[in-house]
Amino acid sequence: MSYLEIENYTKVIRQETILNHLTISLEKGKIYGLYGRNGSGKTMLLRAIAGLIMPTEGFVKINDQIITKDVDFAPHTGILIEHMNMLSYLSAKENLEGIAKIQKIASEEDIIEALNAVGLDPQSKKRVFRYSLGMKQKLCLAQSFFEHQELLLLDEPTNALDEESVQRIMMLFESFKEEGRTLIIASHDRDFLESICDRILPIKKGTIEKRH
Ligand SMILES: Nc1ncnc2c1ncn2[C@@H]1O[C@H](COP(=O)(O)OP(=O)(O)OP(=O)(O)O)[C@@H](O)[C@H]1O
Repeated sequence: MSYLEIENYTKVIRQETILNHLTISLEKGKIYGLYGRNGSGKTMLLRAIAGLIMPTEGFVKINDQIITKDVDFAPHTGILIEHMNMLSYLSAKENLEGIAKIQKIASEEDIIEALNAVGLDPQSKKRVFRYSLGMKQKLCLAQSFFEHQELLLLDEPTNALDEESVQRIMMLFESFKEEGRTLIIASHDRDFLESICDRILPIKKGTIEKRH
């Protein structure tokens, strides 16, 4: 049995087929790259896996549980999507502390470790509204994994990051894989995907091309 199965997943919004009879099986502990043109369905597929949208047809199954049916959302899953909002009048650490209060999974050490891992200073009092684009991206990225999430759905994780930060993130993702976590990364950066992914999934017009 695969860790994550997507079976005949179709999403139609206002007569437009966004995801088109998409079927694929993914293994645990691997890094997958979603690669495709603007509007090909990468973000929508990540949303489907997370359980943020309902299928028109088909399903996503993780560990034998059907998402949006057996469980509302993908369990133990971290998400990085565009336009995520952090509380701008708080520091990075205060933001993660606020999120940590909901599930009570992450300790203070986990928060500090995650911020260090992405290259942010955990002790900085700087409020998020004073952050650069890249710093905000790092905070959103830290948010996606600091609670030991098993599955990471990452939309353009290297957006706004400088070369050194990209290298750091690559090493971080490798370490996640060694821990047995599964990563699905949507990116336009083919070189990045090729250097880090076990498998690249080319997506075109809402479906994954079979050859791979
Ligand atoms: N909220 C929405 N309502 C209706 N259609 C949408 C919505 N969001 C996206 N779409 C459509 O779904 C299709 C896939 O969009 P998606 O955002 O998944 O593409 P993408 O591959 O992530 O693109 P990009 O590389 O530009 O980020 C596009 O045709 C888009 O217009």
